[in-house]
Amino acid sequence: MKAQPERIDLLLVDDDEYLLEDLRSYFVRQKFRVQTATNATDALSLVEKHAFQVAVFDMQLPDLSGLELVKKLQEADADCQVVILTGEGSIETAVEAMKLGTIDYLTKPVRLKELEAVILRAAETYSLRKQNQQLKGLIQQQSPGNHEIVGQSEPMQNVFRLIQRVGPTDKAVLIQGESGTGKELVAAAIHRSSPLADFPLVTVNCAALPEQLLESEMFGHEKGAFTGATAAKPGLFEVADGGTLFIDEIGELALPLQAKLLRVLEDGSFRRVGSIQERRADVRLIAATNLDLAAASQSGKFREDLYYRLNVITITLPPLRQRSGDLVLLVERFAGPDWKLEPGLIEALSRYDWPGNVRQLRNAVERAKILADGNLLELHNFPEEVANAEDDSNTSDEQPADLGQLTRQHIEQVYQAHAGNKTKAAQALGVSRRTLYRLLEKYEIAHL
Ligand SMILES: Nc1ncnc2c1ncn2[C@@H]1O[C@H](COP(=O)(O)OP(=O)(O)OP(=O)(O)O)[C@@H](O)[C@H]1O
Repeated sequence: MKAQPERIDLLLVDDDEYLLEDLRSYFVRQKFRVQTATNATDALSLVEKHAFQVAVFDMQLPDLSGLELVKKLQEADADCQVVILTGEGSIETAVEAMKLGTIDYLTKPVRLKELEAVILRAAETYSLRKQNQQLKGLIQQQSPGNHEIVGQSEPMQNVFRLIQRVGPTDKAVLIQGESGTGKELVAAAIHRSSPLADFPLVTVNCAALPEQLLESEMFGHEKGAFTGATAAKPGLFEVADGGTLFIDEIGELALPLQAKLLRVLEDGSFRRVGSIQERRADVRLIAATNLDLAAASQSGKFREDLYYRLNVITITLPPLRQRSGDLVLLVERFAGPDWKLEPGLIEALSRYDWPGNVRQLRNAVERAKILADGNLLELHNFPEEVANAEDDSNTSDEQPADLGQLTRQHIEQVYQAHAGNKTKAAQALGVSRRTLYRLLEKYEIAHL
């Protein structure tokens, strides 16, 4: 990962104004974003206002000793990397400063090329530290507390049993279920109960990227493999090596990529885009889909051999409407301990079909919390289609004949209520935009 000067905010501090100007004009020519100060006080006030990746300063400033400045600078911005310049006689102090965490020191007179190399290295350290912090954040997000799967219904108890069985093996797992049923949550639970739990769970969503980008995302590419590939990049299989790769919405994977995936599953080998070099990755695969893969493999949309490889262990998540008893637990969980439920709320909510499953329920509860006056969850603060589900079942004359018709009517109502705004309608239904498109097509609902 090479640091690029145009992305580097550089602070230069020296009381020798001529030297400072030489340094400034050199680094501006090299396209760094440069600010300067001639004393420690000005330098510190710049650091308070602005995030610098690298600060270069002279150890002998008129108003503060070099060591004091290092300390103060680190208090003001712990991420900023410090490089110091010293005269011949003050190397010992420079060594002291290194102990305090400065990244490097150079003795004057400074060779500009050398200083530039040191600054670029310091900027790389800065970005690595940043990335490290992001990864730590990601790992915390994946901690068990945030991912507890709620459910006491019989079908969910079966799911829990299966997770415990398959977790400790290294076998590929296929998770099936409608959108929003918790497939990603189950993938995380399998990963946590596996021996690979200390390694990251790397996720790729096949519906999120067009085919070519997805190929490079999964398998990596070499420099120059396509327009815009300015540097080589490892794919997620390489990133996940030794751990788990979660392939979400695998039913959307294009046929050429299915062939490539089958090969990795068979012998662990693959090639980056634009490369003839065989690479190997030892990855446990968890895949999820909301499509009927068996049907897709019969109709030729999904490779049969890949389906059989993935289908060794399948966990099928039931839709929310089939999890009797779970609704109350989920509503209480999403509401939080400080909230009360209006009497009859759960009965009313269970009359609704929840086509977007737990995700839709979660969104609806969050909305009802925002609209509530006190700490009471009330039905009238739920979306219209949810609150009115009760009325539909009473109007027996107009009641649609079958579930398909009911679903169609519901989707159409929501779509129209949002004036054809697909993003908003998909949110209200708790499904992705792509799923909404599919539903509109399936039920032949005209685009508005
Ligand atoms: N049993 C559950 N207990 C608690 N939260 C749940 C449960 N199931 C789902 N959720 C929550 O519902 C939301 C959707 O879950 P998730 O993303 O795992 O569904 P999904 O099946 O992968 O959806 P999609 O098919 O659209 O990708 C998340 O916020 C998740 O935390």
